[in-house]
Amino acid sequence: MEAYDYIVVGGGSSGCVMAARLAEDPGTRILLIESGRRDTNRWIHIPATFFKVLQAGRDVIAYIGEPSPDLNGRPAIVPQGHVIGGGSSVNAMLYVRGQAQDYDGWAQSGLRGWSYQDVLPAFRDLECNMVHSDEFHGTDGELNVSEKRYGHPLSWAFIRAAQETGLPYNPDFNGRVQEGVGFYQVTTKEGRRWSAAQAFLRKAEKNPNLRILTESRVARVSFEGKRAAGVVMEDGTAFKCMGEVILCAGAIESPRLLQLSGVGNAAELSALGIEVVHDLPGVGENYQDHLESTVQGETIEPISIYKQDVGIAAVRHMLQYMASRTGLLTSNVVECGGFADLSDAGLPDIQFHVLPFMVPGLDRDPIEAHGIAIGPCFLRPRSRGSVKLRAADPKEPALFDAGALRDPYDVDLLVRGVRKSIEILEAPSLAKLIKRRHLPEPGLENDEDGMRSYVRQTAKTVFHPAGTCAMGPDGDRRAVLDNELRVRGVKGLRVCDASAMPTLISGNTNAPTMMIAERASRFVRGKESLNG
Ligand SMILES: Cc1cc2nc3c(=O)[nH]c(=O)nc-3n(C[C@H](O)[C@H](O)[C@H](O)COP(=O)(O)OP(=O)(O)OC[C@H]3O[C@@H](n4cnc5c(N)ncnc54)[C@H](O)[C@@H]3O)c2cc1C
Repeated sequence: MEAYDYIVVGGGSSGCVMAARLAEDPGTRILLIESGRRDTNRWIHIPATFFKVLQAGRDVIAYIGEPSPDLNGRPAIVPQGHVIGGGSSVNAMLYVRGQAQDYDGWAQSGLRGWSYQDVLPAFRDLECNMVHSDEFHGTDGELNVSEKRYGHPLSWAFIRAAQETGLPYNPDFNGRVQEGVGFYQVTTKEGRRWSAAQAFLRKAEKNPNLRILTESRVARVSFEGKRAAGVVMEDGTAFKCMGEVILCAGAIESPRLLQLSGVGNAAELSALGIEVVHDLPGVGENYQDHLESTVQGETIEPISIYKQDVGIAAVRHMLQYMASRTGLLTSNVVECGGFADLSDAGLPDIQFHVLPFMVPGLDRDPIEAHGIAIGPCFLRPRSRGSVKLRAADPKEPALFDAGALRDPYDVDLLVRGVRKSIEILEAPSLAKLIKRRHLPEPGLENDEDGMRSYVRQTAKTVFHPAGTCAMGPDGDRRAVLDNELRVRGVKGLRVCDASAMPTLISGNTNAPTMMIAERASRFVRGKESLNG
């Protein structure tokens, strides 16, 4: 049986950072296992074409829940990256860290070493910001963070219109203040996507001590007593691990793997015939995600990006891109947005993602007209879901309950977000471009129950599942991981991806997940310790 010092399961945002850092130590042998394929699909690397990657579906997996009354009978659909680079190869490239108070909240709940002051150095070390250089931003890291190369006229109009409703302009959502509207900074470099694979793996894979397996799916972690001893693949192949197995399979797959390996709620595992290695009831609980509703307006003129990906227009954009790495194809499409405090919480509680076209939902038909979509999304959901097993067979999909909109607080907050988005659509800078409001139906804002129903009918993920293997202090029954991301109750096993977040951060999750992996790599390598 092949043996390695470290086995990293999942080559996504966190797995690429982890594997690359471990490979910096020449004496160690590392195996990185990714179930998706290599990132050879060229549409991955051109920023604006990530929609094609999502539509084609080969490099993503969609997790589908049961039809839920909280979504007016619809199932939650949550696509995730399934390719080297994971989410960072298919995402919208927004570089957002959340609020300092998110991390301070983790520390205040007893999670020592995770306040904003504690995590800021890792964010800075990873970052190579092309514009900002100050106490919040780094300029020497591998992760390129750029300003937009292209700004769509509808994005500019949104930014002006939002200011007309009283929201301030903010040139840096990751600086001292998050509130306000503007263009997002993006993880791109010279007009190309700068995924975790590009930023970290390309260089690391030249090291002979790192082996990368793709299109290979781990079925479970193997144990010798309570120590992780390796992994077993779905085809039965086994790899031995002398040091640590590190799960970076994402917030849906990491808790599934733990349970398949006998770590989870003992009663539930026994009922499925799985031998229990350690009773850890929090595994797969605490699922959280950001959801958005939508406000869409049809434009008077044909100015949106509708149909720009077909025919002569598509050829023109591709030629410009190939010749000069400029133009529409360098756009991350979700170019602008911002953060607003809509319930006088003292901090933003709603984020806007704005697209210069009318977006169909994941479960709706395309809209055949030009327009703009404003997506308000809540930042700190109160609803919780879970990821459990249907069966002991690793080929069976997880029993996935997104818990979406289960807590009415989340619905009411989204209603506020929709109202604010309507106000922005009707502010002068946008109003003069809009022929009619497409969604929600004009007049619905006068019907509070109608608005709640609209939110339940349209809410969709913004692809940020987290929390299912949460870090937490000693004595916290739901804590799966300690503050150095070790799985409680066993040895030689960590989870270092988005599932480790105790609560979702108030923003997009790619950079925070990479920060978690960066810190975890330091704990694994003995370069930093939080526990004396
Ligand atoms: C469509 C989309 C748009 C998004 N937009 C943004 C954005 O603009 N900005 C932002 O900050 N965040 C965004 N996100 C979220 C962000 O990308 C994720 O939070 C982040 O990538 C999560 O990283 P991770 O390492 O936890 O998991 P992933 O990056 O999902 O990595 C997990 C990897 O593990 C692999 N894997 C799973 N199970 C197994 C197994 N059994 N064996 C082997 N390999 C396995 C998967 O194939 C995957 O590659 C978006 C996500 C998506 C999907």
